[in-house]
Amino acid sequence: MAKTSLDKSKIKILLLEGVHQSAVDTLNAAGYTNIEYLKHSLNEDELIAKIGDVHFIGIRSRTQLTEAVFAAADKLVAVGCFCIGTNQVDLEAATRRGIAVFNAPYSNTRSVAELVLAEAILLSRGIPEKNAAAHRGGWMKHAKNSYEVRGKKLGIVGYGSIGTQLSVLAEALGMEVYFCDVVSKLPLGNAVQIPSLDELLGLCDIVSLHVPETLSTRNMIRAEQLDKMKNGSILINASRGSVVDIDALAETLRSGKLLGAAIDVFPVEPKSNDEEFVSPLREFDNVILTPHIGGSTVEAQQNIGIEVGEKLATYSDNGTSVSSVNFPEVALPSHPGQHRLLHIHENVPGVMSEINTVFSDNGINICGQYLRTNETIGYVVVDVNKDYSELALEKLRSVKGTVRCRVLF
Ligand SMILES: NC(=O)C1=CN([C@@H]2O[C@H](COP(=O)(O)OP(=O)(O)OC[C@H]3O[C@@H](n4cnc5c(N)ncnc54)[C@H](O)[C@@H]3O)[C@@H](O)[C@H]2O)C=CC1
Ligand SMILES: O=C(O)CCC(=O)C(=O)O
Repeated sequence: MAKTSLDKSKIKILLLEGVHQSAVDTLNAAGYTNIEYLKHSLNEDELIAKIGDVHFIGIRSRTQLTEAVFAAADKLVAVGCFCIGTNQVDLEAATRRGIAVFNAPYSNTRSVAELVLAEAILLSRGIPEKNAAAHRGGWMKHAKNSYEVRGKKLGIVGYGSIGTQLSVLAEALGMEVYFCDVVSKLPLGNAVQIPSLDELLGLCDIVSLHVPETLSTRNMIRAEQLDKMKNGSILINASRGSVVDIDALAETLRSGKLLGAAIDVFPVEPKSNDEEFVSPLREFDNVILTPHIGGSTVEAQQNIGIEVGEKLATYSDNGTSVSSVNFPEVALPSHPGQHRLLHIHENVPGVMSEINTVFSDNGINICGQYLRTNETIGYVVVDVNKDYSELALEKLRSVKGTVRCRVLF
C-alpha cells in the first residue's frame, strides 16, 4: 500500500446522504478508515461547523456545497458526488481553492431510463388514476384513454447518457423516437434529431426530459412550452426540478390537456425522509410522484459507491485526477522510490517558470513532470528523489500563485 504524506488514519472522510456501503468498503480497502457516515444531508450551517477538519466529503444530490461551505473547508482536498449531477456543488468556488470534484457519470443511467420507460407505459394506460381509485374502493374498468406505447412518438430532450439509453429501450418496444439537444448527436437506431424543442413538443405523444441543470435549462418547460404539447400527451421529468415550472404544469394538468405526468425531481425537495413533501402536484391522480429515486436502485448505488470511492482513494493516493468534473485531468503512473509533489496554482503566465526555477536553483533533479491546466488553475505533478521532497515542498509553497501543494511519499 502506498505510504502517503499524511497517515491514512488521520485523513478524515465525511460521507453524507446514506451513500452505499460499497463506498465505505472501497475506502476501507484502500486503507482509509477514519470515516464518518451519516444517513442524512447537512444544511449549510451544520456543514460549516463540521467541515473544518474534513479532507474528503461524499454527498449525493441533496447537500449544497456553497461558497460559504468551501470557505470553511480549510483541509478539504476533494469532493465525491455519488451521483451524476454536480449542480449542488459551487464548482467555481471549489476550483478556485484547488479542490477536485468527482462524480459517477454513468452508473445510474440505466436505472433512470428503466423508470422512465415504466412510467411511460403506466401513464399511457391510465394506471396511476386506476390504482389510486382502487385503493379507495373504486373500480375503473374501461379502455378510455388507455393506449399501447407501440407506435407512439417519444420525444427525448437531452440525448446524453440517459437519453440515448432510453432511446434504445423505447425502440425495442416499437416506439418512434425523436430527440432534441443543443449539440448534434449521432442518432441511435432509427431515432431522429429534431432541430427545436418547440417542434419536438408539438410532435410527440410522450416527452421526457434528460438535461442537466444549467442556466439554459432553468424553466425550460413553462406555460408557453406546455401549450405547445399535443393534447393528451405525457410529460416526464427525471432530470432536475428547476427544468419545469411546476405551477405552470399544475395549471396545465388542471385544464385536462395532458394525459398525465411523472415527476421525480422538484424545485424544492424535502431534506430528509422525515420532512413533508409539499407540491401543487399532490392533488392529481394522473401524476406519478416519486422522491428523486430515478437512480436509486441497489445496482446503481452499489456501483456508484465503488466508482466514486475509488476515484477519491486514487486521487488521495497518487494524485490522478482523471474524470474530475472541475479539475485538470492528469493520469499518473505509480512513483516507487520517489516522492511526488502535487502543486495546484492559478493559471497565469510565469508560474511554471518559477516552479522550475525552484528545482534548478536548489539542485533538485526532476524524475518526472506532468502538467495540465484549465481556465482557472494549473495542476503540475513532479516526482523527485525522496531526499529532496521536503525542501521542494517548502519552496513550492512560496511560489506566487500557489493555491495548494502537498507531497505523497
Ligand atoms: N432523477 C435522478 O435520480 C437522476 C437525475 N439525473 C439528471 O439527469 C441529467 C442528465 O443525465 P445524463 O444523461 O447522464 O447527462 P449527459 O450530460 O450525458 O446528457 C445531457 C444532455 O443534455 C444536453 N443538453 C444540455 N443542455 C441542453 C439544452 N438546453 N437543450 C437540450 N439539450 C441540452 C447535452 O448536450 C447532453 O447531450 C443529469 O444532469 C442529472 O441532473 C441523473 C441521474 C439520476
Ligand atoms: O441518487 C441521488 O441522490 C441523486 C441522483 C441524481 O439525481 C444524479 O445522479 O444526478
